[in-house]
Amino acid sequence: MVKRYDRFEALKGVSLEVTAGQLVALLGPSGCGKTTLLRTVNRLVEPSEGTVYLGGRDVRGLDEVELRRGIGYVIQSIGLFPHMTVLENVMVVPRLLGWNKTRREPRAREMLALVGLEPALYAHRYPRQLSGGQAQRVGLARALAADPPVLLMDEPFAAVDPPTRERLQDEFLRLQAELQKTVLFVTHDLEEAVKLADRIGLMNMGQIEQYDPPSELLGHPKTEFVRGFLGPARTLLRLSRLPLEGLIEPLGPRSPAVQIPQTAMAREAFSSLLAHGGRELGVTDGNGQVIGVVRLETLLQAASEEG
Ligand SMILES: Nc1ncnc2c1ncn2[C@@H]1O[C@H](COP(=O)(O)OP(=O)(O)OP(=O)(O)O)[C@@H](O)[C@H]1O
Repeated sequence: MVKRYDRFEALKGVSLEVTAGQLVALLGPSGCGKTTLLRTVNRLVEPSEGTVYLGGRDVRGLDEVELRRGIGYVIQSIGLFPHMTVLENVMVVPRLLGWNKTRREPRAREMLALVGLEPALYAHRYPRQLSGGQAQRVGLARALAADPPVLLMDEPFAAVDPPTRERLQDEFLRLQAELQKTVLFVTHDLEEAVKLADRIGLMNMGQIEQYDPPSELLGHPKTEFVRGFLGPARTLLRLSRLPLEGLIEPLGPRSPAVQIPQTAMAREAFSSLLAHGGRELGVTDGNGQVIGVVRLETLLQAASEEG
C-alpha cells in the first residue's frame, strides 16, 4: 500500500497481514507513518495505491455502520465528548447503530465495569471529572461497546503518568487474553510494544523494516535501523520475554538464600540478582520447594545470544 500527500510518500509500499485475535504493535520514530497506516483500516485515510482487507473484504466496500460495528477506535486521551456523561460517551456507537435504550445502557454499564470503573460511581460523571487514566478506560469501554472484532489503538496510554500507564497496560493485557480482539496498536514506546504485542511491525520512513514477534525482533534485528532503534535496551527487554524455565541448572550442595519461582521471567531473576548482589538464585516450584538454581552468567549469556 502507498499513501501520498502531494509528492510526499507517507507510506511507501507497506504490506502487512494481521492474524485474527492477535495484537500487532506498529512501532517506530515520530513521522514514520504509524498513524497513517492505522487509519487506512477504518478509512480515515484512503490509500493512494493498494487495498485494506478486513476478514477478506475490501474496506472500501463496507458502509459506515459496518465500519463502526466492526472496528473500535481508541485514541490518546482526547476523543471523549466533554458535554456528555461517561455513560453517554460509552453509548455513542450503540446509539449510532440503532440499539434501543434497554439494550445499550446495560451494555455500557457492563463495559465500564469491564474496564474497572464502578458504574454507580462513574456513569454520570463528565470527562472533566476524571483522571487521565480513568478517561482512557472510558475511551476503551466506548471502543468495546459494540463488541467489534477489531480494535485500532493509537498511543492509547501515552498521555498518562508512568505508573498509571503500566497499570492500564496490565489491565489491557488481561482483557485482551479474555476478549481476543484483533488489535492494531500504535506506539513509539519499545517497552510497551514488547510487553503487549504478539508481533511488532517496526516502521521507518513509510516502510516496515521488520515484522516479527518481540523475541525474534529483539534476538535477530534484521537491519541496522532495527538494531539502532532497539539500542542497548534490547538485552534487558529480551530477558523480559524469556521464561526462566529453560535456564535452570541443578541445585548444588547449598541452597541459595534468595529464591524465585520457576514461572518467573529471566528479567525478574536478573533484577533480583542485581538487588541482592548475588551470583545465583534458588528456583522454586509451585510448592515453594527449591528445585534448582539460575546463575548470573547464564542469564547474561542468554541475553546476549543471537541464536
Ligand atoms: N494530512 C496530511 N498531509 C500531509 N502530510 C501528512 C498528513 N498526515 C500525515 N502526514 C505526514 O506523513 C508522515 C507520517 O505521519 P504519521 O502521523 O503517520 O506518523 P507517525 O509515525 O504516526 O508519527 P507520530 O509518532 O509523530 O504520531 C509525516 O511526515 C506527516 O507529516
